Amino acid sequence: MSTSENPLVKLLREYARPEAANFGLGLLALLLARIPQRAPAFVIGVAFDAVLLSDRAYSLPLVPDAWIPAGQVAQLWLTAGVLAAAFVAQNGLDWLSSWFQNRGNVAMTHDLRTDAYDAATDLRMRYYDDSQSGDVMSIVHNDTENFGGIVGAVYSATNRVAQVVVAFALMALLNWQLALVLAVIPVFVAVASRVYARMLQPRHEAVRETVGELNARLEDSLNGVRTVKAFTREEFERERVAETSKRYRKNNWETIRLRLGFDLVTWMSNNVLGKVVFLLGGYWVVAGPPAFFSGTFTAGALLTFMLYSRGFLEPVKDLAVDTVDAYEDALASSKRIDGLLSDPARRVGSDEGDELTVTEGRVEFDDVTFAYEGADESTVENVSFTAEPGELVGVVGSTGAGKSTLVKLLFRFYEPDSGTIRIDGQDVQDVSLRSLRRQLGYVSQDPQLFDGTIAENIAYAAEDRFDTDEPADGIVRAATLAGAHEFVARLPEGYDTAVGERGVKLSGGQRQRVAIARALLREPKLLVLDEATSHVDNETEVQIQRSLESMAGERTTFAIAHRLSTVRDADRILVVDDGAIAAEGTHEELLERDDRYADLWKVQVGDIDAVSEEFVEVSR
Ligand SMILES: Nc1ncnc2c1ncn2[C@@H]1O[C@H](COP(=O)(O)OP(=O)(O)OP(=O)(O)O)[C@@H](O)[C@H]1O
Repeated sequence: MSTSENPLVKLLREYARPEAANFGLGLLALLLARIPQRAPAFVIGVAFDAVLLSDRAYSLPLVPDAWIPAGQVAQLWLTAGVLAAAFVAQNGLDWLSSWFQNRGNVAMTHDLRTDAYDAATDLRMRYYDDSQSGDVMSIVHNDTENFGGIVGAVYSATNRVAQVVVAFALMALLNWQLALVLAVIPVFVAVASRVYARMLQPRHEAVRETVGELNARLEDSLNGVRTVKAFTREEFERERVAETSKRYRKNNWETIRLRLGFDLVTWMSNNVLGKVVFLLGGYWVVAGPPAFFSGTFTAGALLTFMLYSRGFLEPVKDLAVDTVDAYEDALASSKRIDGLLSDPARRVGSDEGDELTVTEGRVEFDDVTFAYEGADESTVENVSFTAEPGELVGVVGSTGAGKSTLVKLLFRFYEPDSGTIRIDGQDVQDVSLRSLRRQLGYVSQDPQLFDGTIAENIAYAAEDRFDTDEPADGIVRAATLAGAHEFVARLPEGYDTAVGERGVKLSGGQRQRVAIARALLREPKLLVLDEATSHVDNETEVQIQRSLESMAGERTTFAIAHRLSTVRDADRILVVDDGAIAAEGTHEELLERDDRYADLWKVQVGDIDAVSEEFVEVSR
């Protein structure tokens, strides 16, 4: 596999680079710390031979012999001093290394998290049609955090490799023949860990996937907690969560079990070989070189050798188990993050394209056809109409006829399969998304409010931040036009009232009015109201309509409505049927034609007997 295909390497190249100084200094301190770390074993060996056994002279590398005191007690003091200095130096350097490593790591993870969030908001609507937002959330949060784990793993791996190399070199200096015997271990472990890594990879991927599933399940269930309670389905939801959690538990346990199994294999092989080396070395000290070995070996040198062998075997085992595990874990997360960052559903950038300039507000649909992905039939079929500047255009039709889809195409939430949508003669496909959406005001069927105050929610539409402590004129004006000012003013905290998550502390009608105010704040050139007044009472609706009419001529407005009275006074009404425009005209013109619109009207004014047989048949 080439490195460019490895998502972990790819992400590290991009996100670790800006933190290179921190990571580099951290690694340097880490490597330097390995020098004093090896000193104690050496000094103890020298002291053992020189002070306790009086076998050789007390001598330390880099320390002139003249500095070595003569008496045994003084030499013991020197040993203790060297040990203390080495301890301070090693721990100080390790502390510094940890400081730089963590500093770089939190910055790197932050950059990746914000980019992943950017990518998530950049994805086209169709991505969210097929994915659960909880799973995307898990990539943005859990996987980026998990990816950060690779830094710790690289550090420990470097530390371990350094320990292994240094320990091996020192052992070889003491007794190269015995060191060669120990070298069997890394070779064996390297081969075994390749097998282990291959077995581990699918397990880590399964764990990351189930973390996403669990997150999605929890989000769905907690978001719908009111429905859960209304239907007393707590038990059912608990079981669904437990079911997903069980899958996570199973995958997690399988990964841990594999790791523990491999841990055992390396631990046993290390231990057995460690004992063999001790026996060989012991025999050598006592009875001279065994078998094909040659040379002399002292008890103190054996002691140092055995101490080094610990610093050799332990890191080899950790490299094989912990480092491989951490690598596979981070790799599984990298795949998910990279998948999100380079998803084909990502937009090419919302600033690309010409700037849309709306001078009059004429909207033309020219033979537009569109089908949702995977759908057999088109939801919008050969739709052509023109909304003249400043017109109020009513869009009516039965449920599922395709009314909302029409306006979603205008916003480019989806791209038409054929045909053209033009605003003042400019094809919306050619203009930048940002400039398009900046000029459009949108109130959806189920408008989303955010946790915060009413003022903050209305000001959400503003590019420049309003000082929401003191509701600005613009906010109050928009709220008044939307018929919201009156109820807001009656609230004890007025515009500073917190609306709760998704606006739950407001009634449906209040939420809609705040959402309309938010859309009006921007003074959009085109306004789309998708069932925006469905939850308000007739009186308030009339009030909102009057406000909108008073602005008529300033902006072209589309109003999708089930309640025909909402669009009765519209300049133009489009009757949508099965994705096509079945009729177009004013209320009076459509009534005169006495077809589908006339039947819908009769139903709504309660003149059921006058409804045509055909309408009753179709409605069945
Ligand atoms: N994201 C989607 N993915 C796939 N199909 C969709 C999606 N959104 C809507 N549809 C389908 O497209 C059709 C038209 O939906 P649309 O929301 O445009 O209807 P509508 O006329 O606005 O209905 P209503 O009056 O009930 O809001 C429906 O059959 C619906 O199932």
